[in-house]
Amino acid sequence: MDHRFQVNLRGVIDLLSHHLYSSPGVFVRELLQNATDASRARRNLEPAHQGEVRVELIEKQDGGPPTLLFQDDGVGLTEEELHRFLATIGESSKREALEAHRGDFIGQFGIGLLSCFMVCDELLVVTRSVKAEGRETWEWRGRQDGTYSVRPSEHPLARPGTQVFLIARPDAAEYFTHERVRQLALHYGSLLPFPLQLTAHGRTEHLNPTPPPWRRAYESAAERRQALLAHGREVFGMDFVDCVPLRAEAGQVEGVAYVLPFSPHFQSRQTHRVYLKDMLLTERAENLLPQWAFFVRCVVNAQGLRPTASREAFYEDATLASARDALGQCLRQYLVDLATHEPRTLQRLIALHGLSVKALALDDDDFYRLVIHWLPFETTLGMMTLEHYRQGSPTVRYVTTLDTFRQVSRVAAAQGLCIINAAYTHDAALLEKLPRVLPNARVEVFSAAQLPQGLEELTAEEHEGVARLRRIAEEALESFGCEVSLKKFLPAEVPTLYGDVEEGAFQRDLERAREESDSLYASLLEGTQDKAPPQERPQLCFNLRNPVIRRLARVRDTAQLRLSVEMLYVQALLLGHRPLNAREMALLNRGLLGLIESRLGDDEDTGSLH
Ligand SMILES: Nc1ncnc2c1ncn2[C@@H]1O[C@H](COP(=O)(O)OP(=O)(O)OP(=O)(O)O)[C@@H](O)[C@H]1O
Repeated sequence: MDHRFQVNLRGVIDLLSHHLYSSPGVFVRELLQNATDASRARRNLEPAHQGEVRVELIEKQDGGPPTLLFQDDGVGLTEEELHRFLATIGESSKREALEAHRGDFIGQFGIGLLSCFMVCDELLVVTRSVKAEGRETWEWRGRQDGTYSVRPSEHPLARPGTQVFLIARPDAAEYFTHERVRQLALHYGSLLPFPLQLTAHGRTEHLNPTPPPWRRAYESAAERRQALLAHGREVFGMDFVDCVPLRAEAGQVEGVAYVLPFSPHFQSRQTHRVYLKDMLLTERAENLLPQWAFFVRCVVNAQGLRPTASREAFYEDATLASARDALGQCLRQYLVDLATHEPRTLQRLIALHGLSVKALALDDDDFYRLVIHWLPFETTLGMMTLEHYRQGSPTVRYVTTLDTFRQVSRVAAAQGLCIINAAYTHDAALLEKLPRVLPNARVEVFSAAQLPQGLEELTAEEHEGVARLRRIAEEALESFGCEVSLKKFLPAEVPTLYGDVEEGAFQRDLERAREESDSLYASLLEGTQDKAPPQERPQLCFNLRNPVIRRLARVRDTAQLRLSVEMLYVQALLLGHRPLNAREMALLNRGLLGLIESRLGDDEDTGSLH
């Protein structure tokens, strides 16, 4: 024999309140939404129907708990519908209407009404259907324990519509004050297309007298911009740099994007205030814009996107994906218009939001062509735009790691050589793309090994003077696989320059890993090493303009000279942020101890340690 599942209503309410809804205050959203859905349903039957929603706070004189009344003049419910839709969890009249008018309604899951039980133990619904004959009015009383009753009302309603009464539960009294109800009703319902009235303490207030700011008419573009920016300040509590109108056919989205006045972290995702069919869905929507567009926050209303059951995000589907693309296009067009008509404003925007602009340029060739010249890069000669760079040097040279940049920057700068530090997010990929988009452009990855070639050669006489230094340095560094050269370069304070191609750095890492690993792993690394032999050997270039190097060339003591060379080698590695292998560490230790020893000399106390 088959049995039916029993549903424990308390358990379901607990589930909703703790896991689906962000706060008990969402009952206001659910009731406003039901009221507007009912008005929309009536308008489908009677196109001239205006519709209105009234909320009233009824405070008892005898000190009893306050009551909230939500009242609409929508389609109402028949007795049969009360049993079917109000008393069956998961049943929704709006799902049936899916085919014809699905798009008109916000609700669809048939659970919204349950949210009321977060703030009251009993719900009273008094309703008269447009389909009812005469003034037939029904009362439905639903309780948190899962029981309900239906009976004809002794106070028939004068016109079709629905009244929902909630009597405050003591622990939820905070939701039954004038201030709180007003704040929640404004929060969720200020854009509703039906008049929303709030009555409390004998006074009635119209909460939504004006349409959303992007739908209002303005005298001029400047006035419109001011009004939109003022709205952004009100919603997000900050002064934005600019505002961009948004519109997408897919999902029927419209609204405004606000340009942030600060640079957000490039991985941050901005949260947006999102309305669905004019009702606030969430203030924390994340999935509305393409990833690169993290320089704006938006306020939008969507008529045709699907909410999730919590109604606090959009359901990820093809319509949302198309809407996201279209909104991305609006922002792109904004940047293109700035590039064409207001380049200075674009430059200011790039200074603030360069990362967003760079990310878009990477994805979009036309946009790339338009903005690449204005994008700023760090170079050995300071920050400059690519246009500025290319005026000075037709070939764009860049390094891809910060270590290489540190290694070459002082020497290259002293020689007037401009090299871009493309270690930052997107920079290397953007430069790599340059010749593909602008066929006459030349780009080149610069390696530190190239630097000594551009340095000044020694005279024949100088060559002779440094022959001994060269020989001893070659002997000392041979076993480290490092070549030696002697040149003259600026700045004179830099004694040496360590240069290796990128594979050289890789090779060094391999060697170090091999030393530190067990034999099995070492044989694997051996294989890797065979496959990637270095193109060029690293090189230590001594600077003969440096006073210490000049003195070194005159040192007679071979051991002292060798120790100095070894120390300069280790120093160059450390400055280039190259990890030292075990032998190099030993060199460093030996050198340091030797140095301490030589400085101590004979100046020793012959006391207690002997
Ligand atoms: N004010 C109202 N006027 C007319 N019918 C109503 C009203 N409030 C609720 N109903 C009926 O009760 C049903 C259940 O409402 P409920 O809020 O639980 O779910 P829903 O709005 O259908 O979907 P969702 O869970 O997505 O909100 C509705 O589908 C509708 O038929």
